[in-house]
Amino acid sequence: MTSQSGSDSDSFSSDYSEVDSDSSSGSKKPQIPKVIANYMLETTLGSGYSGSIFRARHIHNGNVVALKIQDVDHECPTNRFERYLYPLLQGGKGMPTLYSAGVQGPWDFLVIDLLGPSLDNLYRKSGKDVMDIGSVCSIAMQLISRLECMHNRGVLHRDIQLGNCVVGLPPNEKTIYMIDFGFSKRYIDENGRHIPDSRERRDFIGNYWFSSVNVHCRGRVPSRRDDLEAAALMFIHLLTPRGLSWTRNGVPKTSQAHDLLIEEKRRARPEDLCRGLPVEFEDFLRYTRKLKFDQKPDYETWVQVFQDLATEHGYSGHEDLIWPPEPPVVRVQLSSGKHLLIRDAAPTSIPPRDEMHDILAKLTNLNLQAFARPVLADRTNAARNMNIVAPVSKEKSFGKPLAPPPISIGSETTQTSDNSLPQRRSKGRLIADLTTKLSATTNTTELAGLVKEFSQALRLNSSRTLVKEASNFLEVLQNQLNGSSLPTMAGRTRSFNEQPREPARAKLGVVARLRYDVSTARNSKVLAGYISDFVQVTHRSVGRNITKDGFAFLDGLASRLVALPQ
Ligand SMILES: Nc1ncnc2c1ncn2[C@@H]1O[C@H](COP(=O)(O)OP(=O)(O)OP(=O)(O)O)[C@@H](O)[C@H]1O
Repeated sequence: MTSQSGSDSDSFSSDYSEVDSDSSSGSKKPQIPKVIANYMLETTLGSGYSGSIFRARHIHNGNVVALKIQDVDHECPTNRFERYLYPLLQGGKGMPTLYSAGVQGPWDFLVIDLLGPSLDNLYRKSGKDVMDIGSVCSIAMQLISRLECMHNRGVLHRDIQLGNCVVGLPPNEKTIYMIDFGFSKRYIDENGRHIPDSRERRDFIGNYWFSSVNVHCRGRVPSRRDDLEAAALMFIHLLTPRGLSWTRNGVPKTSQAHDLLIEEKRRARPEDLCRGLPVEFEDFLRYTRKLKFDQKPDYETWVQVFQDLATEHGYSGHEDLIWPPEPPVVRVQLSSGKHLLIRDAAPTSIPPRDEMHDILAKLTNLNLQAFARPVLADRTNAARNMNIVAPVSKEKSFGKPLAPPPISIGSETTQTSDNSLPQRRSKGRLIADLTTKLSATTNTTELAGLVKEFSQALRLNSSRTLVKEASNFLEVLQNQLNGSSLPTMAGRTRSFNEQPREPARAKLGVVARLRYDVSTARNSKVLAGYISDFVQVTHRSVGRNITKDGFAFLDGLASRLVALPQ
C-alpha cells in the first residue's frame, strides 16, 4: 500500500456537482450527496487514492471547512483511522482541528480546518528548479517541530511528503500544517510501551519518494526515526535540481520499476545526495539513519541547527514560511564601521562560499553614492542618520553601477571587540585566510593572536557550528604545535563526512574538562592533543555546535600559547 507525492491535484479546480464516486470500476456507486452533516459541499480540493476532499460550508453558521469523504467500504478505510487519531493531535501547533466525524449513509466523513496549498503545489507553481535555502530551513524547522508534537503524543505520521504538508489560510499562511493521517499509527501502547521491532519483512506503507530506506527498501517497522528520515529526504529533494534522482521518472508503474527505484534509493549515499548542499542536510540525514528503532530524536537541536543555517545564509532564521520567499540579506560593513544591510535582489538557493565571498568583495567596492534612488527614505537623510561615509572604489569597476538598489538599510552598530577583523568577508573565507597565516608561523605569540581572531570569527554570526574551514584551521594549528610539516591541500578539502563518526557520545563534560586542562598544558604537543580532542568531540556532537565551554577552551588556548616558552 503506497501513496504518491504526485497524487494531490491542483486544488480549487472544479465546481462540485453530484458525481459518481467511482465511475471507473463499473459498479454503480451512490452519488455523493450535496449536504453531509449539515455541511454543503462546494468545490473539490483534492482527491486521492482513498477518497475526495471538498471545501464545504455549514448551512447554519456559514463556517467554511474541508470535508474529507470516503466510501465506508473502501478497502483501505483511512478516514476511520484518521477519526481515531485526530483527537490525539488536537491543539498541537500545525495540527488541523477536527470539527466533526462520522458516517452518513455509505459515506465516512471528517470535517477539518480548511487549509491552503500544499508544499507540492507551492513548489511546482513556483516554476523554480530548487527552493531557496531560507524556505527549506523554515520548512525544516516547522516540520521537525510538527513531528516532535505528533511523536510526543504517541503518534507516527508514516507518510511524510510534500503533498501532506500544507500551509494555513491567512492569517496562518506562514504556518505549516500536517494533514493526511490515514497511514498514521500509535507507536506507544496503552501501557506506555514502544511498539516492538521485527526482523520480518513487512508490506510497505508510505510513499515512494521519501519513505526511509529501512521502511521502503528493507521492509522494517516504521518508528520515529523514519518520519525524520523522510523529512530529511524531502528537504534534500527541495534543494536538488530536478529533485532526488529516483523521483525523476515518475511513479513506477510496474513492480520491476519499483524494484529499480528501491535499489537506487538504497544505494544513494548521503554524501552523494547532498553534494553541494550545506553540510547540515547530510548530517541530518545521517543522524536520522543512525537513530535506534525506539530512540527519541533530538528535535530541538535540529531545529536550532536549521535556524543557524538560515541566519548564516542571510535569512531571518524565523520558522515562518514566507512565500514567495524574501531575498536574503547581505550585510556589508562600511569604512565608518556601520553596516549596510542589502537584500540580494536575485536570491540564490545556496550561495557557495566562494561566490558569496566574491559578491561581498564586490559590494564593498561599490560607490554607494551611485545609488541615487531613494531607499526607504531620502538617501541623504538615510546617510546622515546612519553616518555613512560611502566608500569610493579605487579598483577597476566591475561593471556599471549595479541595477538592483538596496531595499533596506539597517543602522546596526554591532561590532566585534576587535575592529581589525574584516567582517565584510564570509566567515568561511575569513577563517581560511587565518589558516593561511597560521601555516606561515610557529611563533607562539603570533599563533595565540591568530587563535583569538579565529575564536572571534567563529562568533561572527549566530551560527556556532564548527564549519569545515574551522576544522582545517585547528588541524593546521595541531600540526604547527606538533612541529610536523604543514598539511597539504588534500587536508584542506577533506570533508567532515570522511571523518570517522562514532556513536554520539560527545559529552558536554569533555569540553568543560578540556577548558580547564588547557590552562595547565606544559608544552605545545600537549596543547595539540587537547585540540585534537576538542575537534573530535565537537564533530561527534549533534550539529557540531561550539558551546560556551568550547569558546572558553579556545580563549584558554590563546592565553596558554602566550605563556609557553618560545
Ligand atoms: N484541510 C484541507 N484544506 C485544504 N486542502 C486540503 C485539506 N486536506 C487536504 N487537502 C488537499 O487535498 C489533497 C488530498 O488530501 P489528503 O492527502 O488528506 O487525502 P488522501 O485521500 O489521503 O490523499 P492521498 O491518497 O494522496 O494520500 C491534499 O494534498 C491537499 O491538496
